[in-house]
Amino acid sequence: MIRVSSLTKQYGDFTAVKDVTFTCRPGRVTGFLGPNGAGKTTTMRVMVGLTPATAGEVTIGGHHYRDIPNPGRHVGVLLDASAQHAGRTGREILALGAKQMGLPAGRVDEMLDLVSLSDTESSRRLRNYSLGMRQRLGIAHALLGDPSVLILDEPANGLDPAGIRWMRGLLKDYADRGGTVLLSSHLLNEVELVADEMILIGRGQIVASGTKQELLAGRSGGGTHVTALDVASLSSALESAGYTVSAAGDGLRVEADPVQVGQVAADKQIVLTDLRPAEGGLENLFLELTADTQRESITSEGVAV
Ligand SMILES: Nc1ncnc2c1ncn2[C@@H]1O[C@H](COP(=O)(O)OP(=O)(O)OP(=O)(O)O)[C@@H](O)[C@H]1O
Repeated sequence: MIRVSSLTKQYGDFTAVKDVTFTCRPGRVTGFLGPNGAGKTTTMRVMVGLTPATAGEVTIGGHHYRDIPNPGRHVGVLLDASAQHAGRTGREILALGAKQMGLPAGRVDEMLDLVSLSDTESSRRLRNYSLGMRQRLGIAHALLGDPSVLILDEPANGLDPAGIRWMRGLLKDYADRGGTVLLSSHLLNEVELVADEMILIGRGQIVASGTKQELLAGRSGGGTHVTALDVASLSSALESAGYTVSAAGDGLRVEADPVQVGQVAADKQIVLTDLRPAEGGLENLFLELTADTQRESITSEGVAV
């Protein structure tokens, strides 16, 4: 369990994090989302004792990070995948970590295997690693001590789509086995599929938190995407029922809930081939909640650069 209590961090006159409170529970993946400069990295740095808090505190399993003996055995951390010595090979970096934590040398091969770094790759120096390879090595390093808590800052950065999917599976499995995961991102779609809970931060302050369902609950106007064998009949049935309908791809976008759309289709015995909340509900929420912290202006259609 990670507990962040009324955390504030100031750099001179500038408040990077202001009165932030949240918890990350075992068995759950918590996504920490916010635009560039929102305060995610600062919060995580305080968590692991790299930056002192101005006020408030963070505990992990009830302890301050600095008081945890052999912390790598309890808390796996990936803050900056390039922070390791650039002249060392990937294997050397893991071997050093294993030694520091008092782990058997065999653990290094297990971790290299887990993150799919080949023998050739693990023998290269870090300075010659691609960004994605650095991230894989960073994840291996975080998992080395078999910790029960993972704190990962933008771990998907630089991973290709297959790598992102792989990481999602890894984090889900880890949480299913009882682990606590906090992962940050400035990209909603990177965390949306893996996070059980989401904390949204903008300009150093929490602007919303909860499960995806909780965040979207009570939000009207999300709309529905629907397709049917007979789209034309469905369109006129929905319009007759008083709903606003527009063409969207091979189906329709309807200003109504999926249940209302499904009901009209059922009444008219129209066969549906797809029925779901229109995409962008959560993305729009994210953009709206952090609108005053975005560098680009937001329109109802999304981001206008
Ligand atoms: N050492 C520092 N001195 C002064 N300001 C700092 C320092 N570290 C961070 N900041 C500022 O604090 C704010 C929050 O930065 P932080 O790195 O925590 O954001 P972030 O949410 O991780 O952003 P990103 O998604 O771009 O990584 C930024 O305005 C940043 O410039």
